Amino acid sequence: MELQIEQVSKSYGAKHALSGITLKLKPGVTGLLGPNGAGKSTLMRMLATIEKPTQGRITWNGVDIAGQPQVLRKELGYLPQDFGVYPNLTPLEFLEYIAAMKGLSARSARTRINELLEILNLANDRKRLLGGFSGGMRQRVGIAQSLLNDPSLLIVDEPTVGLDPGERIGFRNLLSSLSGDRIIILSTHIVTDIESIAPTIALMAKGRLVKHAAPENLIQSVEQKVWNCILPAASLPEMQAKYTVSSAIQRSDGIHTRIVSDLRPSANATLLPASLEDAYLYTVSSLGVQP
Ligand SMILES: Nc1ncnc2c1ncn2[C@@H]1O[C@H](COP(=O)(O)OP(=O)(O)OP(=O)(O)O)[C@@H](O)[C@H]1O
Repeated sequence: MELQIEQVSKSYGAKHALSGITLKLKPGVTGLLGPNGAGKSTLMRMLATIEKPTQGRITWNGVDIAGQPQVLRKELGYLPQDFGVYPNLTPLEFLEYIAAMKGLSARSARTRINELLEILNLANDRKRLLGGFSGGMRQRVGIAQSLLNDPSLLIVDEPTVGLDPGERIGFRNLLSSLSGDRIIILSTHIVTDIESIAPTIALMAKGRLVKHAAPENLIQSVEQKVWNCILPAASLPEMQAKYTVSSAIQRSDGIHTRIVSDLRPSANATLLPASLEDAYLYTVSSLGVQP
C-alpha cells in the first residue's frame, strides 16, 4: 500500500496554494503540520480526489488518481475540515444515509454502523438527534462516517478544532488505535495533537513541504538552541520582537521565557531540552511565517 505525491503544485488563478510537493506515504499515521494557509487542506482535498493538481501527479499503488479516482475512492475515508451533520437525523440515520451514498449494502452497512457506534462510544446516543450533540460527539460521528468502508487511506483535516481537552485526548487515542495497516493523514496546526501519535511529520509552510521527518529528528535539529531567560515583564516585548518566543510564564522571580535561537539570547540564559513545539516554531519562523 503506497500513496505517492510527485511534484504536485496547485494554483487558484494567480494564487499558488501548493508548490512542488513530493512525499511518499506508507501505512501508519503521518501528521501534516503547518500554520494557517500552509496548504494542508488543499493537499488533502487533492488526496481525497475532490480536486486535481495543476501540475504533478498523485498515485495510489501506482495508479494516477486524477485519471482513475474510483480506484482510491472505494478505499478512502475522509473527514473534511468543514464536516457538517444534518441536525434532524440521528447518528444511526445519518450513517445509514452516508453508507447508502457510498454504495454499501444495507445489511453490511448496519453491521458496520453498530460496530462503529460502539467503538466511538456513541451507542447510547444512536437515537438522539445530531442537532443536540456537542462538538466532540459530532466529530466522532464524522470519524464514524469516514470509517464506514474500513478505508485503507484515512484523511482527517483539523479534526480536533472545537474539541475540549478530554475529547482531544480521546480522539488521539482513537486514531492511534485505528492505525494498523492503513495510511492515516492527520492535518493540524496544533503540535500536541500529533506529537504523541504521528511517527512521521510532514511540515508545510507557504505551500511547500519544508520537512518530512520523525518528531525526534525534528526535535534534535533544535537541541542546543532552546533557552530559558528570566526577564522582568518590561523586557518581554523587546525579546518577542527579536527572538522566537516559544512560551512566557509569569513566576515570582520574573517571566520565564522560552526562546528558540541559534545564539544565547542573554548572558543569564540557560539551555533547555528541546520540544517538538520549539522545532516547529523555529522552522516556521525562520521562513518568515507567523506560526
Ligand atoms: N478555492 C480556493 N481559491 C482560492 N484560494 C484558495 C482556495 N483554497 C485555498 N486557497 C488558498 O490557498 C492557500 C492554502 O490554503 P489551505 O486552506 O490549503 O491552507 P491550510 O494549511 O489548510 O490552512 P487552514 O488551516 O487555515 O485551512 C491559502 O492562501 C488559501 O487562501
